[in-house]
Amino acid sequence: MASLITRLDTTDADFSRKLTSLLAFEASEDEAIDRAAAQILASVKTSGDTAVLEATNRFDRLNASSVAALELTQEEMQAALASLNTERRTALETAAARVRAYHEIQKAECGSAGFSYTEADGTVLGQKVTPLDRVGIYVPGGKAAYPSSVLMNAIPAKVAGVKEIIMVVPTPDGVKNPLVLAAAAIAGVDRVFTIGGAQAVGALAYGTATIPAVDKIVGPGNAYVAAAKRRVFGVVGIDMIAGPSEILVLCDGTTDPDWVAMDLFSQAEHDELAQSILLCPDETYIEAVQASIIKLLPDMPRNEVIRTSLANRGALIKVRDMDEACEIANSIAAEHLEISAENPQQWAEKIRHAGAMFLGRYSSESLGDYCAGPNHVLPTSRTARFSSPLGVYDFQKRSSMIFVSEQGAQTLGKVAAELAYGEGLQAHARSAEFRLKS
Ligand SMILES: NC(=O)c1ccc[n+]([C@@H]2O[C@H](COP(=O)([O-])OP(=O)(O)OC[C@H]3O[C@@H](n4cnc5c(N)ncnc54)[C@H](O)[C@@H]3O)[C@@H](O)[C@H]2O)c1
Ligand SMILES: N[C@H](CO)Cc1c[nH]c[nH+]1
Ligand SMILES: [Zn+2]
Repeated sequence: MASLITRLDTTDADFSRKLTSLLAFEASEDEAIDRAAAQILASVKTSGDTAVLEATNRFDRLNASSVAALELTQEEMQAALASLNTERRTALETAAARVRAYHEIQKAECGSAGFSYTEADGTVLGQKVTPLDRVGIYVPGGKAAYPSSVLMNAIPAKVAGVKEIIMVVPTPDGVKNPLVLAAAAIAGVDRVFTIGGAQAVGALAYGTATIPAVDKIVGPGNAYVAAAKRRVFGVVGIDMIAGPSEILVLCDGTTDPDWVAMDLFSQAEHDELAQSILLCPDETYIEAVQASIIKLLPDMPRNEVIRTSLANRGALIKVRDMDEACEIANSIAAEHLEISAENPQQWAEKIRHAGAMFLGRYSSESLGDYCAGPNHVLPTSRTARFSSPLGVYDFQKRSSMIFVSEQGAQTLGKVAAELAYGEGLQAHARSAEFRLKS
């Protein structure tokens, strides 16, 4: 069972090299996927609906006669909502309400109102915030269905004031998940197409006769989706390039080891490429977590996925102390960081890079995936060093506002003209000078 999960110690001479290789991806596979995504995008760009239909029938094993036949009606979504049992429906509505409440507060607190200020000569400067007109949300559906991702993508768009939300979700073998459809109804999605992969990203970016082009595409997906999003950036906006899920647990050895083992499983079960890592200063506790993994794994329905993920990309790492754990956590910059410790706040203060932090032993990452309120679409693959969770701000853009008074033009005109002559741009200079009073 020793090969179940890698064991590392920061005092090992080659620890840095081992950690780097654990965090790295298989680049050759990425290149093949990128080539396949590029070909699919090119065919969607030139052949529109025909290419989308062909790829969807091929990859999702469907027999649809047109792209129009792949659109769901509002009636279908309402019927799916009505078909849920009371417990499921209440859970979905509770999650939606909590996600909405969080993003409403985010909207109020994150500068959505814009700003302006007036200078002594009457010149007014500021910034106007405008919601995007039309966005596409990608909801993954290849290996599992994600109603929670419908809520996490659509609700902040709605809160931001986006006029039209187009959702795409693949339905392999034609199986439609009622909870996904119900979530779309609750979140107020305008149109849903049952397409996925690079062909869905291409359709949303370029538009087809049936699918309208959008201004921005958001949402996670597999490597084909990620490669396609990277390639259409510039034609449309994108939120981020999301990789496989990750969890990093930073534990002082005081949490029930079964809880920590299950938290590691919770992200490992998403994908064979998902990454689950524990950092802890207590060797005996690490042994206890390993024993819990061995005990709990056989009963997990997705134990093969978890086993592969833990064996290839997981690790239990012994650190010198919690300060060193924080340093390593900052270099890993994980999507999810659980600080499962007494007084978690003292360690959270030392963390600069993490998509989301879960503080204390009762804050399991799984609560954030569904219903705590903050968004579960988060930066992965160390991109938390420079990017943020999906939020209302992703569905807004900003315009600078400049009103120069007649008096202001006298001062600014001289400054601008001087600099324009310095740059050799005569028309710029004269344009400013025309407004000067003799
Ligand atoms: N970050 C998040 O918030 C979050 C949330 C949910 C899921 N996820 C992740 O999203 C991913 C979802 O992946 P998925 O595969 O289940 O669904 P997906 O919808 O991303 O991909 C399915 C599509 O991939 C395309 N595809 C599959 N094989 C192909 C091939 N050989 N060539 C070309 N296209 C092909 C098909 O068109 C198919 O419809 C997982 O990695 C999961 O962990 C992330
Ligand atoms: N953990 C995923 C993001 O990495 C989100 C999710 C959806 N459902 C369950 N989990
Ligand atoms: Zn999850």
